[in-house]
Parts: sequence; structure tokens; C-alpha cells
Amino acid sequence: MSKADNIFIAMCKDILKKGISSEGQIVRAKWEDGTPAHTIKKFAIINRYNLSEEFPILTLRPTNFKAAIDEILWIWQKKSSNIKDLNSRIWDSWANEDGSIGKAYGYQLGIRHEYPEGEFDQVDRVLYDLKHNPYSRRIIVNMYNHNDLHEMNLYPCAYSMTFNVTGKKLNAILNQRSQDVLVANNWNVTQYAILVHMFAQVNNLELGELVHVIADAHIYDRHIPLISELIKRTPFPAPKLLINQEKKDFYDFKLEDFVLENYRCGVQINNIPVAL
Ligand SMILES: Nc1nc(=O)c2c([nH]1)NC[C@@H]1CN(c3ccc(C(=O)N[C@@H](CCC(=O)O)C(=O)O)cc3)CN21
Ligand SMILES: O=c1ccn([C@H]2C[C@H](O)[C@@H](COP(=O)(O)O)O2)c(=O)[nH]1
Repeated sequence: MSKADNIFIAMCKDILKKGISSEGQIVRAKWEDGTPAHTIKKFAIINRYNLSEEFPILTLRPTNFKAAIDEILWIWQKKSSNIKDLNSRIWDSWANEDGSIGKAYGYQLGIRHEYPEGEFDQVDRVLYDLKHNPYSRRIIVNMYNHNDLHEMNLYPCAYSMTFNVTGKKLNAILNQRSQDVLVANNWNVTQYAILVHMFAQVNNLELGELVHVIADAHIYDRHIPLISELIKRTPFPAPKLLINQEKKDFYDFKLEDFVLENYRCGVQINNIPVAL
């Protein structure tokens, strides 16, 4: 039984049982038909995934592993915020006529900043520190840039990663201000787990923990029946993640370098409505 499934089921049960409804409050998100997209939420959920034990992908329903990796490479490797560089349609609803989602995610990671050792963007700074000062307690990426919020269609949700080397293990904390539990919880966990795998491999570090801190973990009203059915399913054992071990430079990783072996999972829930 996959541990990621157990964590997901426990979190959903907790939100469904003890969560607070937004009914009666003013909410930003809407359904496609203009109805306010209300949620039940819990504040401050913390989920810990030990990446040395298993790869944290949901088996209750398929997570589109390739599309999730494609998006994390779009943000962290291509540093793009234009959907022309993305191979899925997941950001289409938030892009302008030029295909841009504004100064979000990848755009922020491409900005260069000055440090005592010279100019780096935030990704290159992490790679530099993991190589030269792995025991630094300052290895942080932050995409939540108040200067540029007015030029983003959606403010970054998964907005910060803190990397921490302990012994020979690479650990990380993913900070997320807002989480659509059905659509993107495992999507985000899978992609940041892959990122830790890539950074560990290129720095000859072992896999540690991914700690996912979610400030507002919510289930949208139209997702409640879908989640209630999903968490009654029986999970499968976790699949095995295989990564091309020859890749030693973060910028050389491609989609085909990642393979999931024995990914058994429940049937997909088709046409999940996504709140805008
Ligand atoms: N309400 C909302 N929830 C989100 O999760 C979300 C947003 N908005 N806005 C921006 C991005 C876009 N993200 C998305 C949007 C859609 C899927 C999605 O449709 N996932 C499908 C599979 C997609 C595929 O196969 O290509 C799924 O079943 O999980 C995933 C992430 C995450 N984000
Ligand atoms: O990577 C992502 C991107 C977006 N989300 C979700 C979380 C919220 O449901 C919406 C954003 O709405 P806000 O009003 O800006 O919080 O998108 C996600 O879970 N993961």
C-alpha cells in the first residue's frame, strides 16, 4: 500500500470531517458558469514523505506523471511562463493572448540576482550552494515576489522550496499557500519529489524527506462527492521510479529520463471541474 495514498486519505478525511466551509464569505475563485467556487478547508497541513522509502505518487487514481514532470521542467529548467513551452493544456485558462501567464513561476526563477560570488538566478544559486556549501542553511527559492504580483494572472501557489542537507541526505520543504486537494495535491507532491531526486542525483546526495507545508488545504464544493468516492478505494503498492543515472547536469534532464515501473492505480475521474 502506497504511503502517499495513506497520507492523502488521512488529509481528505480530516478536511471533510473538521474543515471549515467558506459559505457566507467572499471568495475569489469561480466555476466556469460564474458560480462562486466555495471550499471546505483546513489551515496548516503538514505532510512528510520519506523519498528514500518510496516515490510518493497516488495510486487511488492516476497522476499524469509525464505532464507533472513537464510542468516542473517548464518552471525550474526552462524558466518559462509561456504556455508555448509547456506540452499540456493545464495553464490555458490563465494565459493571455500571447500565451503568457505573466511574471509568475518560471519568470521569477529566471531573474538574476547579485551575490558575493557573482550573479545567479535562483535555480543556479541552489545548484551552486548544494555543490559548494551544502551545509548552508540559506538554500531557499522564493517565487512570491510582491513587486510583480500585479503582472500575474494567478499568484504562485507552491511558492517556495527550502533545501537542507543533513548528513548525506537532501531534504526539502515545499511551502504552498493554497492547495486544490483533488486537482493538484498529488500533482504538486510528485513534481517536487522529482525535483529533489534530480538535485540529489546531480550533487551525489542521498534522498531525504520532502515536507509539504500547506497553509490553506481545500476541497472545492463540486469535488466533495468525487473525493468521498476516491478515498473509499483500495490503494496499490507504490511504483518504482527509475531515473537515467547518466544525467549529472540538472539542465540535461528530459522527460524520457524518468520511468515509472509497475504503476498500478485506480480508474481516472474524468472531466474534473477546475475552479478559475
Ligand atoms: N483551481 C485550480 N486548481 C489547480 O490545481 C490549479 C489552478 N486552479 N490554476 C493553475 C494551476 C493549473 N494546475 C492544474 C490544472 C489542471 C490539472 C489537471 O487537469 N489535471 C488532470 C490531468 C491533466 C492531464 O492529464 O494532462 C488530473 O486528472 O489530475 C492539473 C493541474 C494546477 N493549478
Ligand atoms: O500548483 C498549483 C497551482 C494552483 N493550485 C490551486 C490552489 C487554489 O485552488 C487555486 C488558486 O487560487 P487562489 O485564490 O489564488 O488561492 O489554484 C494548486 O493547488 N497548485
